[in-house]
Amino acid sequence: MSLSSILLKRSQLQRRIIAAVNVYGTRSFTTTEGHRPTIVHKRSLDILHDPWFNKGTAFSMTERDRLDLRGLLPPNVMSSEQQIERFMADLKRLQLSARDGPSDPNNLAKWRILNRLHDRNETMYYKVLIDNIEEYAPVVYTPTVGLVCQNYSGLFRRPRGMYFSVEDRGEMMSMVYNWPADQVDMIVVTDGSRILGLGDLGVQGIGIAIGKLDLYVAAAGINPQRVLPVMIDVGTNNEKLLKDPLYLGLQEYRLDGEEYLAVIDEFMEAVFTRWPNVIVQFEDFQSKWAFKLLQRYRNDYRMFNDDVQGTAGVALAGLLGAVRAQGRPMIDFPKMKIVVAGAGSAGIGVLNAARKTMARMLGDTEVAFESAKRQFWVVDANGLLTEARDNIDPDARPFARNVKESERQGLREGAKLVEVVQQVKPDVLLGLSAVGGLFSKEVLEALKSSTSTRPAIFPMSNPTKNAECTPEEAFSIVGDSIIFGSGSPFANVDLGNGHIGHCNQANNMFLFPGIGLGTLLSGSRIVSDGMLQAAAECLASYMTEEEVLKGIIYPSISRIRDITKEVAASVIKEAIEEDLAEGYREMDGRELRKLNEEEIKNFVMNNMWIPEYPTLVYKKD
Ligand SMILES: NC(=O)c1ccc[n+]([C@@H]2O[C@H](COP(=O)([O-])OP(=O)(O)OC[C@H]3O[C@@H](n4cnc5c(N)ncnc54)[C@H](O)[C@@H]3O)[C@@H](O)[C@H]2O)c1
Ligand SMILES: O=C(O)C[C@H](O)C(=O)O
Ligand SMILES: [Mg+2]
Repeated sequence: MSLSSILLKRSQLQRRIIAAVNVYGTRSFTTTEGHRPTIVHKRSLDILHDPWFNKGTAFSMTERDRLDLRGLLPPNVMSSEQQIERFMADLKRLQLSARDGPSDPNNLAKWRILNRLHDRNETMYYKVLIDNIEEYAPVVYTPTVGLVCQNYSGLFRRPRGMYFSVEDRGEMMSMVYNWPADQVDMIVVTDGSRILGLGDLGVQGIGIAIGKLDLYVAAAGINPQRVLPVMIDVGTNNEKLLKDPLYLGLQEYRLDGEEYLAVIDEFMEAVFTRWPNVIVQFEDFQSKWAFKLLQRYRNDYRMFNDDVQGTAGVALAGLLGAVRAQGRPMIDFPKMKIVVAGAGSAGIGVLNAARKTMARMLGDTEVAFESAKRQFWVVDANGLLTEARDNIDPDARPFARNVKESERQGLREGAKLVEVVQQVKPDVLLGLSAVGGLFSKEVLEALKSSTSTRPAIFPMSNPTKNAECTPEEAFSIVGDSIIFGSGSPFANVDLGNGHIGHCNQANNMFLFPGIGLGTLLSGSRIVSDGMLQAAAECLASYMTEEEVLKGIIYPSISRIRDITKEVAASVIKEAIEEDLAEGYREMDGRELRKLNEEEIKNFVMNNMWIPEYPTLVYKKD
């Protein structure tokens, strides 16, 4: 045996001794100073193929020896910064040849690159996402996620999340144990029936659940090992998918009625049996089921519907921001005239929340609640909604205008949006119709006669092509002083003379991560109306007076971790006040109640996962 091989053996032996010491946690000789090592039960390729533990070229030489990785990686050990630099260089190369703007077609190619990274190294994926959230949220989330869902059958490589289908009836309770994680904090579930404004995309809707959970990790710091995207495949009514030989889902029409409910019931029972503390976010269910499922489960399970409740809070914050931006006090909100285009799950959610808030400001009486509804004009696919409408959807009925009153205003049942805007001269025009370009030149021209000094325009539909108007159209037609907020991201508009037309992103991403995190950490068994209201109020008051007067009524996405922390803390505070807080892990309900506001925020921050590599040590099972 040569001297060098003896020395090598000795150094290996020393490394094993160090590793053994680390296993028992008595002393840490780690690359990441001061952190305890993580014990792993795999080695070699199993580690490289495990996105959770994989560090790729960043495995140190000692780790490579400990974990039998020597020879399986190129010899150069990279720092995590170098890795990211290399990855970014690749990504930027693509961007250089790309057109500007968030709805760039090359975004799909960027998504592919990011998705491959997600598959091979979760820590690095989330570091890239968090450090560049402004740039890549529009890729992993809205609007590109819409394109991803539309093309999911072609893009599918490695599975992510769980699929429950009609075929699994009776099996779900055992199936949930196929998921490897014993702890799941957040589930986002969809049945794919209304993905953004793109309609029924069937099983391909899993992409939206994955995108929402990416934001849960990036914004709320939910541990990525504890998130679960779920697709419930009850068929599809999309004729194209029903005929597509490459479609990955069930090729039969959607289940309906009691049979449909039985599938969702079974799913809920199964996931809450295995993970009693999980929070389930319902996403992109068609309106027909969104409200019914919410009513069915909200008093018994920790769940909420993002499109109904998250959107309502975000829109409400925007409406209050619009009042402030006019230099008026918040209390003027009940005087606002609001035209809403779209009366689906999102539109109705917004109307209900805004009406309740107005009523509360007016003294919270029955009379106040009744009179508040008169501030809203609802226009759906059939035009202005009045009491003369046949077969009014029960959820929209409270907002149907009185026929006589409408006539006095020069409006009739089914009046066109442009007529409504002309007659009402609203302070706010809000779109949740999924109809791109609905706020046409004529509609925007009509809004010029708004009685407001700063009319607010919210084309909230997604993705980009479904936005009711673009910021360029809004600023150029209605005027420089408008307030603008869209569901999908748009770039600010150059108004000339050094002035900027600010494009706010009015998207529920500013609330759902904080609602989920706040609920988790409070330990509340339900998501109460008060908790949702607290979240909305927190967002509404987040912007400074100076920002609001400039037309900046929502934070930039680069501040999403901070706003999420604030929202989560408000949700926890409200849960404590409502006596719903049972606590989280060692912070039980009693301890939680002792915390002051600052301590609650610290508690939230300390429970947010951050993407850092732990040092790994092998131990046999
Ligand atoms: N920005 C956000 O945070 C956010 C949140 C939720 C939903 N959304 C978007 O809102 C849109 C609607 O979602 P939903 O769940 O309410 O959908 P939905 O299908 O339930 O409702 C759509 C509504 O628009 C109405 N509509 C259709 N054509 C119209 C027209 N020409 N004029 C006026 N109204 C018309 C329909 O009658 C219906 O009431 C989607 O594009 C979705 O992406 C945005
Ligand atoms: O997904 C989004 O970007 C917002 C919202 O949930 C939607 O359905 O459009
Ligand atoms: Mg949605």
